[in-house]
Amino acid sequence: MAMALRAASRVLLRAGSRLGRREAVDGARRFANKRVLVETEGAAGATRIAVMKFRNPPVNSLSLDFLTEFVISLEKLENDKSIRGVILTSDSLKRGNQTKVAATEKTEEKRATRDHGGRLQERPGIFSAGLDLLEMYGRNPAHYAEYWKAVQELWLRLYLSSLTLMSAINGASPAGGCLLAITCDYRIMADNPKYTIGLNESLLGIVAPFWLKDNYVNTIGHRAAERALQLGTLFPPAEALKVGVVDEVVPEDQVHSKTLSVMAKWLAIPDHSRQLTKTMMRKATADNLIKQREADIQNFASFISRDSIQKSLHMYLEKLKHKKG
Ligand SMILES: CCCCCC/C=C\CC(=O)SCCNC(=O)CCNC(=O)[C@H](O)C(C)(C)COP(=O)(O)OP(=O)(O)OC[C@H]1O[C@@H](n2cnc3c(N)ncnc32)[C@H](O)[C@@H]1OP(=O)(O)O
Repeated sequence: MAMALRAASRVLLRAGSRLGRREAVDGARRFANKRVLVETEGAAGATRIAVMKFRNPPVNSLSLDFLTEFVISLEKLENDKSIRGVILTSDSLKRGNQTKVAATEKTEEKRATRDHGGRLQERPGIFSAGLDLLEMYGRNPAHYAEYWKAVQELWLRLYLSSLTLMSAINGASPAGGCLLAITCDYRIMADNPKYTIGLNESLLGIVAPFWLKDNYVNTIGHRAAERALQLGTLFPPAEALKVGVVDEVVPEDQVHSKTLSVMAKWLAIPDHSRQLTKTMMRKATADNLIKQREADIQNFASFISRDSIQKSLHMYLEKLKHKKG
């Protein structure tokens, strides 16, 4: 198992050096794959933190390519001993006077709606729309197995990361988007009622895997998770805070600065004691998946291949397509 993980890491790292490119920008360093931009802050030799920005338009769905690039980026950061904290956030379109970094013109058009006067209005931000439905619909069992292995890998690496992870949730965060957030040590969400977060799988006719359920239970408690999972609840910020899916809600333009200041407090704790504590809290949950990874993959591939599940996904995709006026 350990050997397999090391071999997989080597393959990912080799792919990473092919895919990635490094640039120096105003003293800060950054590297980017196509779908993940990583910027590091802090002087050389000192503790630095990294900001991982998702840029997989139009909705930052967790496609196989995105998952691969994400894991490569995270691995690079884990291997960089000067990095102690990482912030996960979206690089997608923002409103107001913030910049549009990732979008092509076509995507910008897609990410906008027209108001009654025909003017383009930007639509709410998206942290991540979750697993890519097109990876789970209309493919073959081998593809489902490959995809699920990548999903498991991402979750395990995030959940067990020795880094201090924080999410700056600057948009909608359903299902797999919520997964990204709840693997983090701390979550800060923008106070915008249009943004919701939660595990809504039951609304799609699918079921969250046991390890994601466990992660949710560990975050919000058994009773709240039981109710929210059955109902597929997507919580607006105030409710997400109340139930504990997020730790703080702040005005949208303060999400980044607030996350940086909370990160500074966490980084004041000695790494070894914080890391050992994190492992103590999380190891049993992660081990539960590690000891039955292959069975979980087979279970996913056969579940998602069922005609009834494919039909549910088809209906959901059609609903998404036709919701636009
Ligand atoms: C054993 C079984 C285990 C199951 C595993 C369970 C674990 C996790 C499950 C998941 O993560 S499933 C994905 C759940 N995600 C959602 O339900 C979100 C669906 N999307 C939305 O609600 C909205 O798109 C949005 C994120 C709120 C954004 O809304 P907006 O109006 O800005 O954009 P749209 O017009 O709806 O979408 C644009 C474009 O993107 C396509 N799309 C949206 N979400 C996904 C997705 N998750 N995967 C793939 N594609 C997605 C959408 O269909 C549109 O496509 P076009 O019509 O423009 O082609």
